[in-house]
Amino acid sequence: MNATPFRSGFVALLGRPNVGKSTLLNYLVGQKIAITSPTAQTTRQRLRGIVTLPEGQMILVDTPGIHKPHHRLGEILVKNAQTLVRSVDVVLLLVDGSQPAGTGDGFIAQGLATQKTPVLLGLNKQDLVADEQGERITASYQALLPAAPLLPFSAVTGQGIPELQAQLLQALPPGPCYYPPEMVTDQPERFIMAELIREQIFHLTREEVPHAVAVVVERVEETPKITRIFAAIVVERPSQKAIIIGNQGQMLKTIGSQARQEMQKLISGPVYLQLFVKVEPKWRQTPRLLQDLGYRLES
Ligand SMILES: Nc1nc2c(ncn2[C@@H]2O[C@H](COP(=O)(O)OP(=O)(O)OP(=O)(O)O)[C@@H](O)[C@H]2O)c(=O)[nH]1
Repeated sequence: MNATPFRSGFVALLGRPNVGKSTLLNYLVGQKIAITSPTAQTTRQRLRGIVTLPEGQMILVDTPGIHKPHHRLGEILVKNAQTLVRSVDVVLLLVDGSQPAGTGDGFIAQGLATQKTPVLLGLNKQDLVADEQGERITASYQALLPAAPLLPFSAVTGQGIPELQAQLLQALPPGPCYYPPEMVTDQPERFIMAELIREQIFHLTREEVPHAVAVVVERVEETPKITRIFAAIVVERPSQKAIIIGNQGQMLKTIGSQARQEMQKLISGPVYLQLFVKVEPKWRQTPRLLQDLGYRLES
């Protein structure tokens, strides 16, 4: 008789912007499906990463970092996180464990304290913690959610990840394999391709520019030799368009060539990438444009 049942279920990855949610997701699924950057608020859309083990299947839901909203796009992101918490089996609240808890972590912990969903507290970035700081930092997080188990780890070095994975699995109920074992994400390749372009814009441009950008893959043509991808970069102002294009088109060229290399890894084949830049004034405040660009309230 098999004493340990197969477990499965949904885990929400929540946390302030920049705590390493996307980095952890990529580490756990073993492939780059979520884009990352040193700039906060890179992730905008919910993305599922699927981890299938002999003992069970975890469906990890990456979310945009939670912060107090400043515009309509920000409000949609926070509301979606609240809806998500009610629909998952367990919440992994991620924090930057290299620094003591801040007001942003308190804001999220308060929201979670009123929910019934169990919470695990993941202390990321342990590779940056000096021995003498560890205890003080840990205590500051434990005070936010006294009942939550604390799991220190690093999404870059992998330390502590086996324990984290085992605890997450234990928190899930017995259940079926929801997705085929070889599947690592629920998002279509087109979405990940658009994200790979946005990631380069985060790496290569500054201040408000990456936050004012949306990317839409408009057409994909697959031939036996090469995959041709045509994508639009949408910005809010002509000045942002000028930055994205750069002097003699140099910036757009660099964005394109770096994104193309990432896309080639994703599809394991040669890619031709053509980028256009479009101005849509105030797309972040305009419901119709938000919807056209794929941002909507999730149920
Ligand atoms: N040293 C170190 N850096 C990390 C670790 N995990 C993530 N980072 C870095 O932290 C930055 C933010 O990581 P992301 O994974 O993009 O963070 P996120 O929480 O998804 O961010 P948002 O999309 O803004 O919500 C990146 O520069 C990562 O390389 C870690 O364990 N150690």
